[in-house]
Amino acid sequence: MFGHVMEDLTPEEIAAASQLYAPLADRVRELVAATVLTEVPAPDVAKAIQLIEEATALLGTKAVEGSFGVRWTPDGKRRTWGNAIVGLRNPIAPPLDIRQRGDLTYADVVIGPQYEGPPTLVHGGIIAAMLDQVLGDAAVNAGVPGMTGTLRIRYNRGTPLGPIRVQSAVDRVEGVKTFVSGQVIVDDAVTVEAEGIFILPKAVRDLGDNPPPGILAPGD
Ligand SMILES: CCCCCCCC(=O)SCCNC(=O)CCNC(=O)[C@H](O)C(C)(C)COP(=O)(O)OP(=O)(O)OC[C@H]1O[C@@H](n2cnc3c(N)ncnc32)[C@H](O)[C@@H]1OP(=O)(O)O
Repeated sequence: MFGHVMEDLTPEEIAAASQLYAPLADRVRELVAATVLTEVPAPDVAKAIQLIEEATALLGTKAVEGSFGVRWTPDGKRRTWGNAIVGLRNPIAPPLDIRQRGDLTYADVVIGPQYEGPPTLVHGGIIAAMLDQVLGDAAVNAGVPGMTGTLRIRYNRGTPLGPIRVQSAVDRVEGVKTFVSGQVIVDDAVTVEAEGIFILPKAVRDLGDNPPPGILAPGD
């Protein structure tokens, strides 16, 4: 399917790529936070711009066009390393390390200053994006995956920057629709609640009873 790429890589090659690119994304994530907060003098800012331009040019000498997509290996393992919320190679991603315990899908993450909306609080759109991903992963983990059809969010109170939990669980399944609810939790208090409807798209349904495994699954 469009955006899905098969790569003939061994587990060792994937591990090596992970060790190579995860620190790159980490450093750029730190750079973004430093860019928001720095108060160094103008010449130092100019110097930083020059260094960043050099790094960007270096990385751009060889790069894929468009987006990273979903990369598959012949053993059925896949990587969504470009994903905006969980992507290992994406410095925009907080990133969320999404886990599963029983019926609960959750991620514990520290939200940095680059995600600020109201002063000292997490931007509501960032919260929505994280909930979208974690609710979607709950549908995947329950074996009833889908794309987000509807996502309703209720912001009960501000969510402070810093450590938060984003969690979700499947409520029920009706045909091709999976109903999922979730919360953002800070210090044992729910700051945000969400309800989502995740729909197995017609294009996937048309593939029959045996679509490619994990086609809508979250990435590693
Ligand atoms: C890697 C994945 C991890 C997931 C985390 C990330 C989640 C995302 O960010 S996904 C990106 C954001 N979402 C999108 O881009 C989705 C865009 N929308 C679409 O592709 C389609 O509208 C889609 C797939 C939602 C539904 O299309 P399609 O499969 O053709 O639906 P259709 O056959 O008309 O309807 C199927 C059922 O769903 C219902 N339905 C259709 N659209 C919606 C909707 N938006 N909301 C609620 N219900 C809907 C229909 O009423 C119908 O219900 P019933 O079976 O009871 O009659």
